[in-house]
Amino acid sequence: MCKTLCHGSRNNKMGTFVHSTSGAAVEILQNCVLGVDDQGKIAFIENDRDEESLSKLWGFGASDIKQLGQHEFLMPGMVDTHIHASQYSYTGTALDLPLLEWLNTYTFPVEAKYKDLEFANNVYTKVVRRTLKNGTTTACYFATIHTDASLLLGELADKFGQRALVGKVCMDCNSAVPQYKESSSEFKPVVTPRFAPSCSSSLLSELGEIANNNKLHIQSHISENKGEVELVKTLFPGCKSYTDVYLKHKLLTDRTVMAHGCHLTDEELEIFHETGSAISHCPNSNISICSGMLNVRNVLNHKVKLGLGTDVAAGYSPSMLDAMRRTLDTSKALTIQDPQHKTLSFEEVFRLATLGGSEALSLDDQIGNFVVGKDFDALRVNVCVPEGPIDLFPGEAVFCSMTCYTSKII
Ligand SMILES: O=c1[nH]c(=O)c2nc[nH]c2[nH]1
Ligand SMILES: [Zn+2]
Repeated sequence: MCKTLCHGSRNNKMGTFVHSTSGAAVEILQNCVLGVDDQGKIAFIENDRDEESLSKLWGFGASDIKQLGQHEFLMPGMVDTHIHASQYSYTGTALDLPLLEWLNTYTFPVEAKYKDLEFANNVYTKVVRRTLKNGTTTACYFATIHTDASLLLGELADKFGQRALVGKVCMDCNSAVPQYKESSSEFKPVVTPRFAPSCSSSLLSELGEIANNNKLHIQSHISENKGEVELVKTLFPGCKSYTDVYLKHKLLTDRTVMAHGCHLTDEELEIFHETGSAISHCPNSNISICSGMLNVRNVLNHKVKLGLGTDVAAGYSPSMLDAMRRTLDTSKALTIQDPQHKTLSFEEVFRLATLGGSEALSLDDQIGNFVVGKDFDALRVNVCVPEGPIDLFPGEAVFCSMTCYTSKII
């Protein structure tokens, strides 16, 4: 029954799997053997059993076995819960304006180019390949308002082997680049309202209806910067808060992921908890365009689901490892401001990049950690490659620190 088997080198018998569980931010399984069935699902994880009895029990032969090297381990693929594939072409540039000006000046003119499928094909191919190279096996993408190009992004992710949620952006208000918007008769039922300021109330209602009738995922932005929060107050005067805008339009469900949330109040976080909606924390973007600093500890204390996002291109890196590092930096900056703040640990951040992301996208029944029945979705990490980015020292335990081994993925 088993097609593949991963475990340690035959000599030292050390197969190591690093993952998170509901009880442990990081669990390190050593001397383990993991079997994968013909459907690509994890069939078993066994500890310290001899190869012969396992092969009899599970029906695999010697040629089915993949040996991990002495300095290798497996970890779950990382989940990018928020990335704009369409903005990849200008990553690392144009970070000198705050959100609303940034959108009008840089973002909308570039996104308008995706009516050209050749342009779309070039950028989308690159972003899928680059994120995969960085260890993102699951990505929740924003595309643009163009249906053909959005479908193409889905096809490319499939072709290169990345699990992708692709949202065709919906927006019917745009005074800055008037040709880059749609009228409500044109759009298809893909539930990605860009954010409240670029959607009319009737568009939001229609999208809420579509999402609920078809049990679809929903993604958008919320409370990223203070100017945006003020703008939403003036645009939706009948709503108590930014969160209330989405709640009133039935866009907060247990399949919703909202990016940023830097300026959400405790009251709003309670609504997130009650509705089962998730937040995508995008720390690189939040600092790059000076939006704010999300207090992840407070979000977790409210028992709100949370994953990490690169938010390319307001975030200048497509790497989830970068998102993990920036998450720690922001948490430490909050501790500098308030010594009572409980800084996130690197183990907690590892969890957010893997299992947390899968929960935020409601995919935790399929991915996020090594559990029998889930998809085998893993990164094979070698901490000792020739000319690699770090140095090992004699006698050093390979798994001495998470910061050490995650830095090998780049
Ligand atoms: O970081 C962001 N990037 C975007 O493209 C966007 N659109 C609305 N709000 C946004 N925030
Ligand atoms: Zn975004």
